[in-house]
Amino acid sequence: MRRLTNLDLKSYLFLSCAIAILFSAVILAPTGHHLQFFTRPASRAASILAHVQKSPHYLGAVKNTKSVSVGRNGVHSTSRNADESINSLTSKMAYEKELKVAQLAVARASILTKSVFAEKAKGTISKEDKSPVTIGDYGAQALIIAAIKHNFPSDEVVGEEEASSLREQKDLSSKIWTLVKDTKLEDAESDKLLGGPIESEEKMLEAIDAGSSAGGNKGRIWALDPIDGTKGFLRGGQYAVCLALMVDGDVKVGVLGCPNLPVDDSVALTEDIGVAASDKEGFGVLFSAVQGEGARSQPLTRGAVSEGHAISVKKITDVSQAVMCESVEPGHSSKGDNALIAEKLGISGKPVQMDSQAKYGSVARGAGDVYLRLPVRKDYQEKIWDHAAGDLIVREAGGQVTDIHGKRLNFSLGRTLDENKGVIATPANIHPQVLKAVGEVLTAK
Ligand SMILES: Nc1ncnc2c1ncn2[C@@H]1O[C@H](COP(=O)(O)O)[C@@H](OP(=O)(O)O)[C@H]1O
Ligand SMILES: [Mg+2]
Repeated sequence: MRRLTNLDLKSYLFLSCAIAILFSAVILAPTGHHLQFFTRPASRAASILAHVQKSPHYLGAVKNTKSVSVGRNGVHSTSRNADESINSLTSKMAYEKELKVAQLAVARASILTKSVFAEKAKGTISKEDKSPVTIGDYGAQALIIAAIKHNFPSDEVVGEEEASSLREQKDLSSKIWTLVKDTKLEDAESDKLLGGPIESEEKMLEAIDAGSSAGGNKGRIWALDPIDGTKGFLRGGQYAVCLALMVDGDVKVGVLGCPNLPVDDSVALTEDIGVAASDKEGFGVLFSAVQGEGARSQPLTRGAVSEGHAISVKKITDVSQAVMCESVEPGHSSKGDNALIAEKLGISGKPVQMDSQAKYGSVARGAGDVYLRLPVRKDYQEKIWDHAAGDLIVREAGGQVTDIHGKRLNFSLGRTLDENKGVIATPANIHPQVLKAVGEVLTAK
């Protein structure tokens, strides 16, 4: 009787396996997924599975995706090979919600900053008045942190601003509150995903103060710069709303809202970059990237976000043709060194000056090519929120980003990039050449 049961069990197992194989061959054949899985080296498949299962958002199933990808090497592909496909699927699955929340939160905050920017442009707020930055910064930080905390309550945030001084300036606080409570996405579903409006002025102050994480190499931490390029914002130029998610110190998701850049990725950078006018498509551009997924762009709008489209750095065969970009502020990056480096590389075109991480976005979409940030002050430590999103977006678009010594930016050390000096962001293939020129110029000093 006992032997008979074991036999039955074996037959049952054999039959189940046969049905599973048959199912895989017949049902999955058209998608090609089973082939990808079986042809993949076992170790790679195991590491992918481990990666997925480690994710706190592991759902236990793989979804299909139809995006066009740009791999780390900058190669475009409309039909991905097996490795790209599985990488893409696992990352997308792991950070799909984080990406959506980040994109929508940045878009909502961009609406707020753009309205302050427009008031300033109309002359309602004077040029000398520093308050537009303050209002925009605090308001954008409150909206973004509230959205993060609504969706991921135990995540930490490293935000540039804190509300202590605001609590003493009641007038300013209530001005910001007026703006914050009236800013929402026009797509009700999207606004609801962000948790809807903040309940009260006090909750707004609490949200701002929730950006006080010390950063580090453990857990899920968001790096937020609500208005990067403060000076650009004030002078009516470029600025960016920047948000990145780090997991154990590694940047996984990066989003940049650039409300004053042209929507069209193919518009080349020129010296008088100016401010792109809003049109029916949108009011600027929203860049985003997920590690291993490539980088994408789409118009910044007041509604829902879309999948956007893949972007990539420009293919440069002759470095002398590269377009350089640098900070407007002379104190942020050494223009003299940049000029010497350009000369060494044979670049005769003038560098395009623009504020904020809009420079990273421009390199990522091939509008600019070489972003140099050579330190002016030896003691200055770059802040993680000034680089985390841009670094990922450029690398995912086929670029390389290092400091002036060729080291990758290390976001795991706290609120600042303690181990790095300066930044070099370029298409990956010309990075060694640019790094060499930087080294020669700096050692000759
Ligand atoms: N001496 C310095 N060297 C490099 N960066 C500096 C700096 N002083 C300030 N910054 C940073 O430069 C950022 C702007 O970068 P850019 O020059 O590319 O526009 C500022 O961000 P905020 O504008 O958010 O304060 C600020 O954090
Ligand atoms: Mg900044």
